[in-house]
Amino acid sequence: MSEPSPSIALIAHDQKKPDMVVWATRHRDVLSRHALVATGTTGTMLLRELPELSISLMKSGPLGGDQQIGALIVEGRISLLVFLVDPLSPHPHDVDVKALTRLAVVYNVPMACNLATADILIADLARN
Ligand SMILES: O=C(CO)COP(=O)(O)O
Repeated sequence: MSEPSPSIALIAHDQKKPDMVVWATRHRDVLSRHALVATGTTGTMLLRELPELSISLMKSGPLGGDQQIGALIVEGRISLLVFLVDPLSPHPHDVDVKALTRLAVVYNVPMACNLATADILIADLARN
């Protein structure tokens, strides 16, 4: 049986969720051609605005969703991580956030933590 093709992971901290919705709307054509995975609240918000997207929902970040996406990275099932982080607010699950970004580095997964980088990576994906 063949492995499922890798997914794009989408995550945004609360203050960045509006940015994520605007970004995903701008790139909906590219995103609609890929399997997507998101943490619970981010994904639910995206599906409300962009119901045509195919998004697998994990748990909410503070309840383990970041760790679930980290596990997908370890299994080679994430091809791109867009994680719009809010560096100005405290997060109770900061250790999970750090673990996730660390795994993206360990496994050499392209990772965007702000909109400027997310635009560059999605443009590259659209070209290839
Ligand atoms: O907390 C998050 C990332 O650390 C995001 O989780 P939610 O999408 O469930 O808000």
